[in-house]
Amino acid sequence: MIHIKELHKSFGKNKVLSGINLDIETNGIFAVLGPNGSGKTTLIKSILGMVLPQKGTITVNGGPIKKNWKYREQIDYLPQIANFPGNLKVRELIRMIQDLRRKPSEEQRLITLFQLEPFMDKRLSTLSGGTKQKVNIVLTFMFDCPLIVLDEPTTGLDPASLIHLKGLIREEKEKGKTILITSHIMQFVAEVANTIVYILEGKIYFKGSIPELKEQTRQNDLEHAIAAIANAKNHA
Ligand SMILES: Nc1ncnc2c1ncn2[C@@H]1O[C@H](COP(=O)(O)OP(=O)(O)OP(=O)(O)O)[C@@H](O)[C@H]1O
Repeated sequence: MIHIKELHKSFGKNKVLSGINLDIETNGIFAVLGPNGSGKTTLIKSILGMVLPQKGTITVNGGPIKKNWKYREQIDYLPQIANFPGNLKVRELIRMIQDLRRKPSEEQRLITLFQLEPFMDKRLSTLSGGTKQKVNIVLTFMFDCPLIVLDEPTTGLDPASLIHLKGLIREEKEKGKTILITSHIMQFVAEVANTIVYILEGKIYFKGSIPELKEQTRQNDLEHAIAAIANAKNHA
């Protein structure tokens, strides 16, 4: 589904991605992990065409993404920070995104699932962080795209909403979709991800299953496996 070859991205003198090679196969839940500032969001935004790399190629569904915006219609994206105008009401925002994307959408089930009815006529600026995140999750999952990209989807969610989010992610995977997730919450990653992609020093340091990562690092759980990589690098 996604093929990335020799991707390089710097911001001024800051080399963030320095030769990323990565294949994301169709149907699976891929967790993109790495230390703070390692380039996870930069990689995701490169796939979405929101960051322009200096070198390298990205193909999505067989076609190069350069100068081709059409592929983005096939992607549902939850950004790490969504900045919508604060004076918009939740109902207005949902309608605005529907108008922009001009695709069939199934928002009512999600509004009910996340108990957002009481907030539909509230302005975004008056909502709590967690409620805003639930609205963003509705905006992401209300369409039916084959590729879903979630940047830190658990931010601010209470336990009940987190359970609903995990259920949604698994449902979408069952439909044969490809889901790319970044998260620092290892328990969440361990519960949902099939494949771990770990970025370190601008390159893909590891790609494989959680059992493979645990075996490679000789650790019993994902959190310690990830910490072991960081420690090994710090002492190298
Ligand atoms: N638009 C930009 N202009 C300049 N520097 C940027 C820009 N976007 C990202 N960076 C820098 O690129 C590096 C990687 O940032 P990125 O947000 O991709 O990391 P991340 O792995 O997603 O981090 P985190 O885990 O903290 O969310 C950081 O040093 C960041 O400061």
